Amino acid sequence: MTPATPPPSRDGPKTQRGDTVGTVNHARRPRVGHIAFLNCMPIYWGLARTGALLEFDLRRGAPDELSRLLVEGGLDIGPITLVEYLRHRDDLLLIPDPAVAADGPVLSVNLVSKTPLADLPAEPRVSLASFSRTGVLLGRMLLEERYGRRPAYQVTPPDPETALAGADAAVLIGDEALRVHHDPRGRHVLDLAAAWKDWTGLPMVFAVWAVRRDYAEAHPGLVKDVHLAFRESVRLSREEIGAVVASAARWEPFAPAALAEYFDRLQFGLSERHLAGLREFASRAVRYTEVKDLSPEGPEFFDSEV
Ligand SMILES: C=C(O[C@@H]1C=C(C(=O)O)C=C[C@H]1O)C(=O)O
Repeated sequence: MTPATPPPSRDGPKTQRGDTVGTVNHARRPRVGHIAFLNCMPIYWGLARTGALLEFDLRRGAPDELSRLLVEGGLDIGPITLVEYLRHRDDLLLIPDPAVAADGPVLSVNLVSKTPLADLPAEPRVSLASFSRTGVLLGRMLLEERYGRRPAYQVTPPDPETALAGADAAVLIGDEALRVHHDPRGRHVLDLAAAWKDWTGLPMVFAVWAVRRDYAEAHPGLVKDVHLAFRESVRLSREEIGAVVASAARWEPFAPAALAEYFDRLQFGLSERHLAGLREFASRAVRYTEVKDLSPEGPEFFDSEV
């Protein structure tokens, strides 16, 4: 007599020893970008502190690469340089925070030149750091509209030596630009966020966090969790800024006081004034590149209240 097949278990298949294997969990972590620049350290530091980091599939990269991945669907949520957000906003929703912004000097988005700005020729050769989309467009606006130059541009690797080798000036961003700010070696440094503030009276927003619309529709709860985890992370980093500075100073070529000043200059949220700066930038950017102007009510946000 053959033994009767046991009825299927409600808890999933049994092994020969009789223990439950369980149902396979097909959920996948949200794929979240992380700009590999010092300016993002306070945004991500608290995620490690609270453990939220383990809930994300985190991808580190340069800002141009992460922006491209988010637009193409290789990431679900993450930082995107403002210009690329403006180009692709039909496919994206803005997360209210974090952001990378400054109301005045930012220290790390600079026009670096061999002569003082006033001595730049009428048609200077200007290098644009390959990583950057927003800083380099800001540099172009200022050079052309505020300082009356007609530059010839070339895109170059983002380090100052290469960028300045065959050029009168270069727009640099991130850690390389911060390094030049602290150690100019005879070069002249114009802080482009400070120049934007002098020009428009407004803060400058360099990067925003956005979620793909299709992902937000399918997983609103996860997006809310990610948003709130970032918010808590920035709050913790501000509260424990001494520890953030100490941990950055272990590995980075900057003194603790320089790091503290940098993290203090950087702003990680979008107030009404930041949104006014963002709209102002968008309305000027249409003259240079394929972006859509924002309506007075724009940008369109992901709603974390639901
Ligand atoms: C303030 C900065 O903002 C960055 C500037 C970017 C750009 O120019 O495209 C992109 C991401 C931001 O993190 C910086 O890198 O120094």
